[in-house]
Amino acid sequence: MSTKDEVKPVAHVKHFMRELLLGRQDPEEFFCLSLSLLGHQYTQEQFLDLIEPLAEGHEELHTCLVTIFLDYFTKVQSGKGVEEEELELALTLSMQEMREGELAAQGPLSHAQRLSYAQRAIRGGRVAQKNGNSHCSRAPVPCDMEQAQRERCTEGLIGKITNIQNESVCVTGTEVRYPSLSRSDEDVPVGINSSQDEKSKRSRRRRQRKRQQLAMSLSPSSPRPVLLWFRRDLRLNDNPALIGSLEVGGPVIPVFLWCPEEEEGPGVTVAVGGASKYWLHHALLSLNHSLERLGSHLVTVKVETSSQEALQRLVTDTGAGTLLATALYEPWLKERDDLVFTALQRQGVKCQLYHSYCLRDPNSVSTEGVGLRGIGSVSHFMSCCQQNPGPGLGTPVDAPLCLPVPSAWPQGCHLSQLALARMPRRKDGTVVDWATNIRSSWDFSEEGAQARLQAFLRDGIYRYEKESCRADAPNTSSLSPYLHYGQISPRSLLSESRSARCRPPKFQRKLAWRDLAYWQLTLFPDLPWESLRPPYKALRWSSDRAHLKAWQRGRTGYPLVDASMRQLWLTGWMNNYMRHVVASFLIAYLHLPWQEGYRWFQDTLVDADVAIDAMMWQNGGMCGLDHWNFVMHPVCAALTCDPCGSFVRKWCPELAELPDEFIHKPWQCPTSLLRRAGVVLGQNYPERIVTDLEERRAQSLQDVAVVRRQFGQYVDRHSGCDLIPLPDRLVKEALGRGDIVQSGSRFLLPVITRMEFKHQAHDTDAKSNPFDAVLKGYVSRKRDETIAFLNERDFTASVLSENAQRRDRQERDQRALEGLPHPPAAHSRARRTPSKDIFSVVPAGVTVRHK
Ligand SMILES: Cc1cc2nc3c(=O)[nH]c(=O)nc-3n(C[C@H](O)[C@H](O)[C@H](O)COP(=O)(O)OP(=O)(O)OC[C@H]3O[C@@H](n4cnc5c(N)ncnc54)[C@H](O)[C@@H]3O)c2cc1C
Repeated sequence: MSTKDEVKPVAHVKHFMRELLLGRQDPEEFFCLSLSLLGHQYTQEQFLDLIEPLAEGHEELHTCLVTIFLDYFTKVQSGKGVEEEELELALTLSMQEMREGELAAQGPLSHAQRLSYAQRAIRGGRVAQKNGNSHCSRAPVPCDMEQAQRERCTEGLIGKITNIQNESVCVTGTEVRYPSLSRSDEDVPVGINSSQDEKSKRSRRRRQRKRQQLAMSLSPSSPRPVLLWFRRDLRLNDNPALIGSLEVGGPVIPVFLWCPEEEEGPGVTVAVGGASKYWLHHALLSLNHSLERLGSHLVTVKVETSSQEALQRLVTDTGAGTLLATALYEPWLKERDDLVFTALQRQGVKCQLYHSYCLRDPNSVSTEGVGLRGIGSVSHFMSCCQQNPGPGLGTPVDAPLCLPVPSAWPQGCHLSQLALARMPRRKDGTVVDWATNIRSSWDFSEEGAQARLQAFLRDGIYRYEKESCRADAPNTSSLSPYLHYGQISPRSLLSESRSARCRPPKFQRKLAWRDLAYWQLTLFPDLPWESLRPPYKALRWSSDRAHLKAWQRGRTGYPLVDASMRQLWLTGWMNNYMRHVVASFLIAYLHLPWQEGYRWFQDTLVDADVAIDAMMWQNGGMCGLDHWNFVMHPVCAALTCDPCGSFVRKWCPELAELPDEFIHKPWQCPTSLLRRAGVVLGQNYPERIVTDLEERRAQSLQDVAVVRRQFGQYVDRHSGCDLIPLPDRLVKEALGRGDIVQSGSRFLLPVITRMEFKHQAHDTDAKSNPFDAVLKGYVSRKRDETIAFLNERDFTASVLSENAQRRDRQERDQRALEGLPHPPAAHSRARRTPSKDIFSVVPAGVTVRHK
């Protein structure tokens, strides 16, 4: 290296030395970096001088670095096996200690004196190496090996070698031969501290990997590095992009770019809200630890201008020839990715996207052969997937054992600089740590996801089919935040659940719901902010901020709603049934717009997911593709999901002493009982913010009737179904099939519509509502089962009914054609809605005239 060439790498090494002193790097990493930057020979000659300043004031660090240095140059070079190296290192150190022991008699050794032994040893080695004497490149071995051995064992000098203490070590002059060094992991002699042994094995494996990687990075024929762009696939297991990066063959540079503006898209999605950001911070931290175990690390970059520019800079800095990532499906992120990939490809970089975020790439789902009837329901979506199968899921792949690292790492920033977990400060400077409970409720790591999955497979999955609605028992998987950040792949989740002892079709269907949400978002990019059904955009909503705040903070006076909202605030999560309860309450009883609920969920859920959240709130807000054909009553629902009130007692402790009978309706509790339970309504627990639920519901129905009348062109006159404008992609698939009709320049599609709305459209003056959507809760076991069944059906009830009716019709027509008598009436299972439902058939098409 010429002096000019030396300056830059040495400056880098000094920079990394500062990082080391700040504790941001460990000594082994620092050594590896120095080796990569300075090259082999220069490191061998200058490293000890470079770290000399640490000898004063940072003795331990200095000793550690010298040990690593010795370890590398005296042992790896001689081409020995790792265990052999460990033992030799141990011997060298024990020799050093012995000498120190000898010298101790002459007075205590200074730090510099202690190190000088090691330095002399290595320098001696270097001279010997130059002379071509490879044996001498190792530090001299003490003559009295037995004594050294004894000292090691009695003083426990180096835990790593305790597992060979019972084996014979044969010493011949300066040569040491070892008996069977290729132990299997199970081969640990009795009486040995296994955790210490495990630790030593782990560190040994880590070092071995680092050395392999170093060797790789030093090879002049190394291929160009691969940039592995982590986004929402923060895992090592079953990560096709990661496996793909290994297949390329070059060193892999894992990067994470943070650009909130790009994540946010059009500016109203709250794509990564507070709780979700907090989760992301920890997920990245944990991914970095996992990568470190592979000898690599995550380069985090705070994007100043655009991801495209940041990646182009990374390519220039590292000479990377390939960029790999897992595909994301939010339309604005896909657009960003397309731009990035085009720009990099122009720069000569190979780019590839892998599909593992969903079970099915939503852009590949087609309605071909299925049609559009029932669109929005999971059954319709599954039919589309079955009819038009994708490339096949394949089997999950394990995490790799090591990652090849580059010879030089690009500059990243510290994770904290992304400000993902920054907490607000009070005026007095103290921190408002709103995440205490979130921290104690979750293990944010990939291992945490695996642990949850295993716990669910052991236990919850057996109750999932019938009791996933229970708020008072952990019967669901709670894997949503891990799925959102890709800490577990849906493919491995599906595969694990399939191998469970009980068959959980309902659980597997949930993964289809997840894919359905992403399909909907690709079809309707406005999903997170604009109602899909045009008339509902004009719906009269309340603007009562006090009601909204009460709902957000869990102070509505309805214990089930409050307990759920408090659980959400404190832990960042609530189960699916409760999400339905609080959504119904916001929309049907408080008349607040669904977008408020969506935004609050996005900010407070750790699993906040633009696609799923928007789809569910649109459905709950009566304007999505699939109308919820039910409304949850805040008291009746409790009889199903929290019959004994334990959920409410946990999250609303001020009500804990109320008897079961009144726990969900304290306003009906006699004053004496309230007093005894220490509850003062309006003081330590709020009064109800709305009291006449029936009246509020009737008003909501009325408001819907008004807009449906006002925008009659979007209501099918025959069936009463809502009509929505069809996205271009679906138009192409549907043209010529009669699913849709052209109206002016537009195509309108009839969609699943709530029974009571259809009834209203037909019978505008009707006072009665035979299709009342309010769900009544049930207490008895039998009724619980019925409601679980109905809940399952609610989402798809009308679609299933349509399918059944269509089949019946076809069969009848067929028999008529063949001159056969009518088939006997089918004995179907009881439904909540009357069987004579004239509104349940979604018509094949309708013509709407535009004025
Ligand atoms: C108003 C509302 C808003 C919602 N917002 C979100 C959200 O932002 N993020 C989110 O992940 N889920 C959302 N859901 C769906 C569902 O409530 C959660 O996925 C579920 O409660 C997570 O718990 P779990 O992992 O124990 O689910 P499980 O019942 O164990 O299901 C396993 C997985 O399937 C998926 N899943 C389950 N239910 C649905 C569903 N209805 N739609 C799509 N995917 C589903 C999730 O990824 C879930 O982790 C919302 C539901 C409602 C009613």
